[in-house]
Amino acid sequence: MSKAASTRSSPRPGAALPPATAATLVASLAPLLHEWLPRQRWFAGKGRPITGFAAVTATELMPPAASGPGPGLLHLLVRVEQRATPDLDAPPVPVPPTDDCYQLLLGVRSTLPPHLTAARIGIVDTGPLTGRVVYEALHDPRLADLLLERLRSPGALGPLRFDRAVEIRSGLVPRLLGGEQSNSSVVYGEEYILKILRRVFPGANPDLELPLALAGQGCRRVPSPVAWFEAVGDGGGREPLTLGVLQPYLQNSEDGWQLALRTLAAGGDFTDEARALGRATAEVHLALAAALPTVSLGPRQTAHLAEAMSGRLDATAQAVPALVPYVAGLRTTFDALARSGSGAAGDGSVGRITRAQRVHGDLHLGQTLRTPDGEWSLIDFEGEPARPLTERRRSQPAVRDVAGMLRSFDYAARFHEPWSPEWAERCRSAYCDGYAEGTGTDPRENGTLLRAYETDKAVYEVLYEARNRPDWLPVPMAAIQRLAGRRP
Ligand SMILES: Nc1ncnc2c1ncn2[C@@H]1O[C@H](COP(=O)(O)OP(=O)(O)O)[C@@H](O)[C@H]1O
Ligand SMILES: O=P(O)(O)O[C@H]1O[C@H](CO)[C@@H](O[C@H]2O[C@H](CO)[C@@H](O)[C@H](O)[C@H]2O)[C@H](O)[C@H]1O
Repeated sequence: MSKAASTRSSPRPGAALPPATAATLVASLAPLLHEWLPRQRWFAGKGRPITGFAAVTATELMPPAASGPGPGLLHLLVRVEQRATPDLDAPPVPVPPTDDCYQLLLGVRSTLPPHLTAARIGIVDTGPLTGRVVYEALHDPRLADLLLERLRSPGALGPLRFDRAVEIRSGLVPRLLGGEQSNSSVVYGEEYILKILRRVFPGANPDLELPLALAGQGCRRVPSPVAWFEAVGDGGGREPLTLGVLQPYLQNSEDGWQLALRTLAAGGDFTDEARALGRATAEVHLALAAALPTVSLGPRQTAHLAEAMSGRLDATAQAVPALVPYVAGLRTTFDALARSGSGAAGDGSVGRITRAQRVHGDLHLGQTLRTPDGEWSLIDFEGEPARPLTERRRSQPAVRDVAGMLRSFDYAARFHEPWSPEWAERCRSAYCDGYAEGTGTDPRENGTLLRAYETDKAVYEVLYEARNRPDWLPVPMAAIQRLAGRRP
């Protein structure tokens, strides 16, 4: 018998807790969450004071044992209220107040066995769980297995709804991934990977919506969802919140970022891979355009697009002063885009009508996986995490993803010592060639749009790095200088 099978707990009927009980429970956990939450890699509100917690839903996936060592599994959706960063300690970037909703999976035990010490959150000292120890449930193989068991049997449990596309094997040993993630992922028996979304929003999450649509088109460039779960009804308001997606795990694959850095370090050529990535992106774009509505962008919409980019530039320059000297130079690119729809850009894009469709939205080398047989897959269709869900789900020119990948080759070349701009240029060119082979349209033909998206992405990266990895800020800043017409 496998280890997981021997420790597996078949799901007992759990239950949603009534709102008053959920509120008491979350209030009793608040002191522990206050300390623990900001330390989590996936917590998006780092550096801003937490002013309160509010229970959205609380569900016992497994009720804690009244006595004895058996663990309980609590599923919580919690609203985390945070103040704006006060101006005085604002650096690097001021952020307005928020009340984001987070998904928590908590284990509850009387005592914590030594192998779970690292997962400990703390001992509850008030309310219904007084004296119990709560911990991060995904570290506990027994509880991670219970979650898979829930996904194996579709149906509702209080506000939670579990669905699956195919039969799922049981008894697979779970392993929590430890990398730098915006969410949390558990690999089951090297066969499946479950992504638990942490900051959750009402409305279809593109990380489920797009892979499902691609699966419907028979597109094999994206792992097809095997099962998923959502919060519905009172818990999620009128629109469901996507909470987790189970996919096939691509064993022994390597992500494009690691492979590119490894190749650079060895002085190797990456153009064949870049071309193959271009073709893979093209396949995904064609399938998305076939599966979901597309729209045309005429002069007015193109001008709006340029205006939005310009607005993001201004907002970012306010937040990151290092950008200010480049604003005028960068703006010329957005102005050219605004004129291009009416044929006044001077680049041959006379009165161009651009097709817009659903796209990946945050495509970079780290979102690509190469399997041992040399095939590329794209993952993580959530879009840019900082943008609102409605914006992420909008139809957009496919060239946006192309621009994202072009930026990524630039990042890889900058990351490597000595800096190798020629390496980046060769990859960028090969990627566009591959994309043109796959779609029949060369993204470089609409140079104004491509440059505008590359500029918009570099501006986004300036904000992203200022907030998350200030040491990396020079990487997008070097691109900003180039795109603003000033050589670094
Ligand atoms: N289907 C898959 N097969 C193999 N590894 C995967 C798969 N999906 C994701 N991963 C791994 O998990 C990591 C995190 O996944 P990702 O969807 O990017 O999560 P996040 O949004 O939290 O960053 C990826 O960088 C990759 O290494
Ligand atoms: O992977 P996520 O969806 O969390 O995307 C965010 O983080 C990315 C970094 O992990 C960030 O990407 C930037 O850095 C990459 C190298 O680490 C580089 O390849 C990308 O081109 C660059 O944009 C991404 O922007 C952000 O949304």
